[in-house]
Amino acid sequence: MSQEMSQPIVQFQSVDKRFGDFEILKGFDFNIQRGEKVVIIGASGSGKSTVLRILMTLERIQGGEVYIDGTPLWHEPLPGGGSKPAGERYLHRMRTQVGMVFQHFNLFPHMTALRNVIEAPLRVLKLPRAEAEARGRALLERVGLGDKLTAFPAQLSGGQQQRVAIARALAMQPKVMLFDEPTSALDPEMIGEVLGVIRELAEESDLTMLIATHEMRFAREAADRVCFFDQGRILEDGPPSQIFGEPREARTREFLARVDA
Ligand SMILES: Nc1ncnc2c1ncn2[C@@H]1O[C@H](COP(=O)(O)OP(=O)(O)OP(=O)(O)O)[C@@H](O)[C@H]1O
Repeated sequence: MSQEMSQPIVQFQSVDKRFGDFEILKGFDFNIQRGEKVVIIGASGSGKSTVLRILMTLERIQGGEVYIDGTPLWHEPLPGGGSKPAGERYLHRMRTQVGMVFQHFNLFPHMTALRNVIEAPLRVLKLPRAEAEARGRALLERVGLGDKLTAFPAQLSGGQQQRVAIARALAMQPKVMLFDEPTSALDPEMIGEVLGVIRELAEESDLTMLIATHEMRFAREAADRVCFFDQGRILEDGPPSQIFGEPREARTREFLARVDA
């Protein structure tokens, strides 16, 4: 394997993250390989969202560095060598390489489904309109919404809105897709359709995906690797068959028993 191929697409290197006096991440290391589908599980407050939010540049870090495809996120390289703390424009550029699907879909209410999906490709990537529309149509079809191109968010169910949000994130052709509890704001009957779309993406695409969820069955079925978070650390990390079938750590076993997995 060449050097480039073996370089992780996402790399947390000795990251420290504090909220005031509370240090949730301390010397945190975490690598994701290109194309890997990683699901993170763990109790509420264990740091799952924090890790995703750092990658999305919604949270700053106090120490260490995060690399996306080998490029530092928080230290902006200077042309003559060296680096400075990342500025807003640099962060914006880095952010466009990361797709994020949140718990709440946050679609633009005054835009149709198609317009929601193509807005960023038009404005940020400056794609020609015809190309952006073709991409948007194809993606909405892919998430099962080919017949809802002109619907407004208020005319769509929560599950449909979340599927538009997935298409919207994919439209930027990100290097990594992040999902932060993508079904926890949905009514129970809509969870399956959204998890189904994400599982299909995991099975059929070479996208790199990082998904925080409380849906253990989904984790079993969709993940290449499951990471159990405990108090800001990855306590245990392995294929779903190992984490669910033969968890090594007592705290993993307790967590899985508690969530009935
Ligand atoms: N803005 C903030 N200010 C202070 N503390 C915070 C902030 N954001 C997160 N925390 C704390 O950091 C810890 C990790 O939170 P995080 O949201 O990453 O957990 P989580 O594993 O995603 O939980 P959940 O499953 O409930 O989303 C928690 O103790 C939380 O209270």
